[in-house]
Amino acid sequence: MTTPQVVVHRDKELMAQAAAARLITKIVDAQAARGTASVVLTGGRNGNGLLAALAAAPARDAIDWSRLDLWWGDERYLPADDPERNHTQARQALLDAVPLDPARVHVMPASDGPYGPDADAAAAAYAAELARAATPEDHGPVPQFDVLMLGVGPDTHVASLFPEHPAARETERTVVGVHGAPKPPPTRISLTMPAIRAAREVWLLAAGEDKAGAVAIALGGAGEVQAPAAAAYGRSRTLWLLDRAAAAKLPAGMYPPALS
Ligand SMILES: O=C(O)[C@H](O)[C@@H](O)[C@H](O)[C@H](O)COP(=O)(O)O
Repeated sequence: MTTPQVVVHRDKELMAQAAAARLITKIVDAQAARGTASVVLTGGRNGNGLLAALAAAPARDAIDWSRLDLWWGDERYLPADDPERNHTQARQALLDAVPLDPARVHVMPASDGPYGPDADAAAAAYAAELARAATPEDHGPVPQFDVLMLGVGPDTHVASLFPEHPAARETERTVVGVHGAPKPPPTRISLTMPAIRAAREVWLLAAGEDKAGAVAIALGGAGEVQAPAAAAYGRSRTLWLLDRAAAAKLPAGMYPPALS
């Protein structure tokens, strides 16, 4: 388990821009070292805000987009072209603007795809795709992602792992179907904590005063099932990227003065 590192930025726009710059550097370094990089995207306002900031970043094309594997931490189980799909929103924010290798963009199945309404079968198929991508050096059933990003819900959920929900308790499978999610839509697909914790680095994104309570709970020692964000950590780094509003309820001295 890696001790969470907290970085606080002035506001959500600057947090998104700084996180995007951080991601560019991380991807470029991975590609320089290993010839490839893998990143897990998250849905939601903060996740898509980061992608939009990355699309606008001057150094954006320092990334070799053809050698980048993109995965999703979760997906709303809707038809493929539904505007509420995390994939649809990521395409609009960034993906359609950069020359990715389509074979390396690993989209989670849609409800109008081969598995129809069976989100559990769709989840199993994505787990199999992850397993095929894992190498012996990964030492597990999913690749050791360079960066896995997670938005944080006001109830401390990450991906589609909600407090006290069965999916938040999963310890064996790497991807599960989620039913009855409190955040619409109710049916989703999500990586589980074992898959999340395979990542080299886990970055949690939270901006806005509506996240201040969740941030304080998750960083204040809450239980892993009661506050899934508290359970999300990377093998070598766990980084919380906040704005001042989301950090407002953290104990004084828990992080350096907010970066301007
Ligand atoms: O499918 C989803 O809804 C997201 O993956 C979800 O985990 C999101 O990241 C959080 O709910 C935070 O969302 P906001 O950044 O919009 O608050």
